[in-house]
Amino acid sequence: MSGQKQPVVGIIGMGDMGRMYAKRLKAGGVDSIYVCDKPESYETLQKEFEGTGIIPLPNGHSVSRLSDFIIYSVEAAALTAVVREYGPSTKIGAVVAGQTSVKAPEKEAFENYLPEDVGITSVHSLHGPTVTTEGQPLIIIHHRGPESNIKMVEDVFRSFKSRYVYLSYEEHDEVTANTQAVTHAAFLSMGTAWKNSSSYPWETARYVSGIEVVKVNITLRIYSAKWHVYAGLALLNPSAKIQIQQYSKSVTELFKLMVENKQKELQDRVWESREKVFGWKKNQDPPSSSSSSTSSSSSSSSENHQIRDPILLSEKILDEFSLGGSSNLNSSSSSSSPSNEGVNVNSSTPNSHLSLLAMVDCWSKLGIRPYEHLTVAGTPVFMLWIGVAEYLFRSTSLLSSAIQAALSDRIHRPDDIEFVVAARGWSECISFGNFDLYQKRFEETSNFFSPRFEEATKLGGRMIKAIQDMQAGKKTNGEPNVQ
Ligand SMILES: NC(=O)C1=CN([C@@H]2O[C@H](COP(=O)(O)OP(=O)(O)OC[C@H]3O[C@@H](n4cnc5c(N)ncnc54)[C@H](OP(=O)(O)O)[C@@H]3O)[C@@H](O)[C@H]2O)C=CC1
Ligand SMILES: O=C(O)C(=O)Cc1ccc(O)cc1
Repeated sequence: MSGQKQPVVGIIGMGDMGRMYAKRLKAGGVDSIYVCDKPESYETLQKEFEGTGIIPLPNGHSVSRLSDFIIYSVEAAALTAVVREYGPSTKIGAVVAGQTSVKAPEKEAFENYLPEDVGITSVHSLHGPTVTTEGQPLIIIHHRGPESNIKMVEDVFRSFKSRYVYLSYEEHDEVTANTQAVTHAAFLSMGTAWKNSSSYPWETARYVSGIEVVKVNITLRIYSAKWHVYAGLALLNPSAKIQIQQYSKSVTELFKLMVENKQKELQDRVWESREKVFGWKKNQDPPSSSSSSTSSSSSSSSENHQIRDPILLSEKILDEFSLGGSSNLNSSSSSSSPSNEGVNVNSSTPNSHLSLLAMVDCWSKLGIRPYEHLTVAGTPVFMLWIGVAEYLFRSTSLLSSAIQAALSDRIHRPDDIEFVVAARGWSECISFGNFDLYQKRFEETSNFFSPRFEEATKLGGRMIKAIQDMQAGKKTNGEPNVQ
């Protein structure tokens, strides 16, 4: 950012994301950064940032008065009140952004409470605070003001080396409902199902291998994070309820076909969803080489068009990140891996993978094109979730054995029941739009898993990096990309 006159950057909300932004922007060459949190945190911030060149101020009024580019980085549910309070103090001609994960309330608050002479060019980094910014999507939403403001925002974030994605406010919420909100619903449900079975998946004398590793690590990663981030993007996004309801409907309907032993209906439905989402014909394995592009169609396979290379997760790489510990790593590898949501099972028995059958069914029913979304605005979590779905659906033999297990296996049935109940519970909770209920559900499960958070977040970070490097065709040294 050297050479030209730099904009003064202001950050309101010094939580995980605000701090990450302040530190990275400073390291990336932004000269003047003013920050604040709630007034009661002023002194602590002053001590913490002494000598760093990041300047804490008492409140959002001071930050807004002095800064040319102001980023609100507060809880989604608090944003309206915070903008109502500080927005009127915004410097004439400044540009305002929000880091908020859901944009409908942000748009309304900015339109209602920012002075007319203030531009709105918002942002959203599609990753958590501990993941590297490099190569990750950074959504830029230019909503109001001169076009030159876009260049100013791009320049401010240049050092992040993120991939800029340009969307409108509405496009943002639609794409993140399809990617983040519904994906989180699946992982939240897995966690609740495990908790209600009083079972730690890595402790049940079984080999947590292959795609189960992703399920366990990402579930723990989500439950170790702040509940309000997930609550905000699910409860306040107008599109998210529909997606999450469809997911729970897909889970329930597939489960009913399983218990009614309706073999043909279940098979037809699963194979149809495979063709619609991935474009692969029934009984045909796609070519195994990574150069084969994955197709996606929202209506029929004849409309398929090439989207991007498949993810091609390998059991080998995933097994390196098993939370089970080396003592568990001696079973046979698993096209017949252990339970999906399940507990107390023998590693060699195939299971229904109900969470994944339902995910692909949900994408199919809603006409969601996961690979397209991934290309535009995928998060690391979404990439892994597509990766495991692709892994199961790619192989006709794996998918057939999952369908067979869904119909005939009784060992995993209790786990599947827990999963159905959990998915319905999360969907209902989100449809009520009640933050307190969400927090209670989230914290009950997160308390259950908390003893393993430290290990799981490190392992999950390394797993995400290894798979992203694999995707980028880079060789990984196994070091985490977490700071
Ligand atoms: N964490 C993530 O993975 C990501 C989060 N986001 C979004 O970024 C935003 C921030 O998230 P995150 O940093 O994780 O959350 P945090 O809870 O860590 O940070 C929010 C901060 O804002 C502070 N705050 C609340 N009210 C005010 C106020 N009136 N004035 C100044 N500061 C205030 C909070 O204080 P207090 O704690 O006292 O309430 C807290 O320190 C959210 O909207 C989230 O959706 C976006 C991408 C990723
Ligand atoms: O990748 C995910 O889905 C995450 O869970 C991390 C995350 C959370 C909130 C965001 O707004 C962006 C990324």
